[in-house]
Amino acid sequence: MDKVFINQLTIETIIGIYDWEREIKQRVVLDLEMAWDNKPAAQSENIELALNYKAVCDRLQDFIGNNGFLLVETMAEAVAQLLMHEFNVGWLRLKVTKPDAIPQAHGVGVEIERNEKDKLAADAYLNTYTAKPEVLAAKK
Ligand SMILES: Nc1nc2c(c(=O)[nH]1)N=C([C@H](O)[C@@H](O)CO)CN2
Repeated sequence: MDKVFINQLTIETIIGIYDWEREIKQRVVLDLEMAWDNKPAAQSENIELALNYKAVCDRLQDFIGNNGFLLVETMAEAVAQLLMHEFNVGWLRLKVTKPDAIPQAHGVGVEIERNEKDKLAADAYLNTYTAKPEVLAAKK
């Protein structure tokens, strides 16, 4: 299986369950593997046929940077759903690390694998994981 990967994508955002975590931005680091047939792009040199990792990074920076998840589990699921819905990714493995959350640890977080069977219906995806107006307002 071919893949496109992104290592150590680092984004600052509000994340966490404690009051103090709602007041500051923290780093989250994403390691991402996405199944993609790379042959069509290789044969044509056409970026439109590739899974454009720059486009994925830009979209995740915007989505995560302007959201305010409580749990890393929720963030990971939301990112997985976004990639399946917006980039047509059929399988992915995602690790979300909070490097600064536990002083005694290099990092803590979750790793998930998702595929077509896990994809939510479009309306459920939009209702569940689009940033809520109050979250967006709190960033201003
Ligand atoms: N499984 C999880 N455990 C914890 C989370 C989490 O998102 N998933 N979050 C916290 C706090 O926000 C922590 O990062 C701050 O120290 C604790 N446990």
